[in-house]
Amino acid sequence: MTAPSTEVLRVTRLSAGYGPLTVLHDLDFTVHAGERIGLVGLNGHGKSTLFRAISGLTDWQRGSIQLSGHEIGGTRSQGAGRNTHRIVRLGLAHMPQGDAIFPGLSVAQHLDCGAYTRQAWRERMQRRDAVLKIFPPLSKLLDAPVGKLSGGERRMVSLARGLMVDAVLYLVDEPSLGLAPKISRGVMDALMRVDLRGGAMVIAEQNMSLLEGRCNRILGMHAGQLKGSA
Ligand SMILES: Nc1ncnc2c1ncn2[C@@H]1O[C@H](COP(=O)(O)OP(=O)(O)OP(=O)(O)O)[C@@H](O)[C@H]1O
Repeated sequence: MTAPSTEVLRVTRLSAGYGPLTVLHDLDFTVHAGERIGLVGLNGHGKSTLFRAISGLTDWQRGSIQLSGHEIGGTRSQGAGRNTHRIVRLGLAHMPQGDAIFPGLSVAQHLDCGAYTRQAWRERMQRRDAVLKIFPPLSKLLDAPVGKLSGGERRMVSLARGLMVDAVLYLVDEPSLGLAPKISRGVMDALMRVDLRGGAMVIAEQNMSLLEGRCNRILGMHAGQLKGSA
């Protein structure tokens, strides 16, 4: 697979952490349009923190993060979440680790929640049809409260909600976490069906075998630094 050359994300000398803890150390990372990148690493080495720094959700960060050419990092502490809504409007979709669902809301309501930008809200019915093609089992569950679904179905809801916007960059944090191997493979195959339309996807995983053969590149995260050609 050849990687196209348009840059979706350019991270330069990024350090980030929580209070006195520095998790990411001077990290460089570039993502091109059309790429699916796998990020592997053991627990606690900083995969989620990289995603949170891109989303503006770490306590502090230093260095540059450019999303489609817009600077979203800055050089000083921004305060967790202060700019996240702006970053989302610039085209970021972050599917966090754990499902972050609302047990009493239905599948359809979760999908509507994901249509966060004005354009996505206007197009939410078409977007819903598109995500239901990616996750067909959800079609029959639209009115079901998400708290009653199986673990695999909840994961599909959580990912489908993230796909309700036409993002330039999808960050997917451990989609297989807590799922049986067969269901994990199904979820990963579904993510491969997402039409990136000039955007890109980064998938953090502990299970390397789920990324192999599915991603254009696989990078290793170790002690807050990326190994491989970042
Ligand atoms: N909100 C937080 N406050 C303080 N420390 C945190 C916070 N979130 C993560 N950490 C710490 O940052 C380090 C990196 O955690 P991170 O979640 O980024 O790792 P990870 O590679 O994604 O692993 P995991 O699969 O467990 O999420 C760990 O030492 C963790 O304890």
